[in-house]
Amino acid sequence: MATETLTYTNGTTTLNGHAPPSQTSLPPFPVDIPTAPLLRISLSKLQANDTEEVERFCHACEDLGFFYLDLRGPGDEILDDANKLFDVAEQLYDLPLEEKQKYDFMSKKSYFGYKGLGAAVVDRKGRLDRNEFYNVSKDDILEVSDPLPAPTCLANQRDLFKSFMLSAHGIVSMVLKLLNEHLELPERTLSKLHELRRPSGDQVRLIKAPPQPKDDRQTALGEHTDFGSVTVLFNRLGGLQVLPPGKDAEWCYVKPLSGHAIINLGDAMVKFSNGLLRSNIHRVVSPPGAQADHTRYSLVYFARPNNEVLMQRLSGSNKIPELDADEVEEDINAKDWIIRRAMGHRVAVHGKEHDWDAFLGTEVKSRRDNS
Ligand SMILES: O=C(O)CCC(=O)C(=O)O
Ligand SMILES: [Fe+2]
Repeated sequence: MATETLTYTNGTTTLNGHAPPSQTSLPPFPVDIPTAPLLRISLSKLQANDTEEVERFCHACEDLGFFYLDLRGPGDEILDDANKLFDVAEQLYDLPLEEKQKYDFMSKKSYFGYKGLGAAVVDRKGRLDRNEFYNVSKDDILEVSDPLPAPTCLANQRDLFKSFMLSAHGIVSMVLKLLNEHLELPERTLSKLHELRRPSGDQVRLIKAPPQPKDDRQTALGEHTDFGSVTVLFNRLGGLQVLPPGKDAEWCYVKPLSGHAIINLGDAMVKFSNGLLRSNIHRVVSPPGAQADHTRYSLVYFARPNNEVLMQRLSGSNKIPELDADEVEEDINAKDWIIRRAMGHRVAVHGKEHDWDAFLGTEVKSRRDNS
């Protein structure tokens, strides 16, 4: 197995959101690999309500359900915080396993805290995942709920998590405002379902996927749609793949771009818009080419509806398609939806060979395969 050579220990602030010097030590994303056609959308243009940019944004939300958001300029602060959190992730994962396991709260039916390597299955065959992750609750950091126990390297960084969460939620609020207008919903409908200071499953996730042996490279994180509303993702190495819509679609890598976040929509937006907006299936595999020999860290903010919000079509818009005549939506709120999705493939809860389909979200709709 390859040795780990990444060092993001300097905690440097960055100039105009450019990558810190340590990132230059990573091999580049290979030039000869096909990549997913994500649009590059500019945060500053969206903030200025640039008509053409808003149209491109709406197209991305209906079509791929994924886009790059160029944060340089107005998003320098979150880029800076993201760089610091990549350092925190390294410190966290360097802790002894027994220490990390103290913060695995699965026995309390909580998906916050630590998930060890191989704790979930990635496919119907019962193969195990190849990553560790740690979920930090927004409600904990913003004192909406009682604090969870946390290792010192995280407990010492509450201000950094708070700053990152506030910026990420700010991006999400802008996305929701634009989609509210696009869907012609009554004013603030979506924002009222995502109030920062009310309980929700919003979380930051720090992920580590170690390099895999050359002769045994498998899926690190199984295919899924995200469970909530809007995801803000920071990647340095490749490995993320999306499955574009349509019957004959093939998995494509998403190439990380410095100074950009990858934004994608989750199940809630599909439910609210009855499929007008799209939540794309994605997964994580070994990074391509020479990048495969490096440890892959990634950083995510998952925004989710407030706990009591129903995962159903919203009323009040003429643009959102009607339900089918005989269709009855499941009566489930966001809290229970997230728990079902987050715990669904955990080996300790449901075993290795469980009913995969019982824990799906909006994957079938995401395929847009009408054949
Ligand atoms: O690590 C990544 O690039 C994506 C992670 C992801 O899809 C998730 O945690 O839901
Ligand atoms: Fe995801």
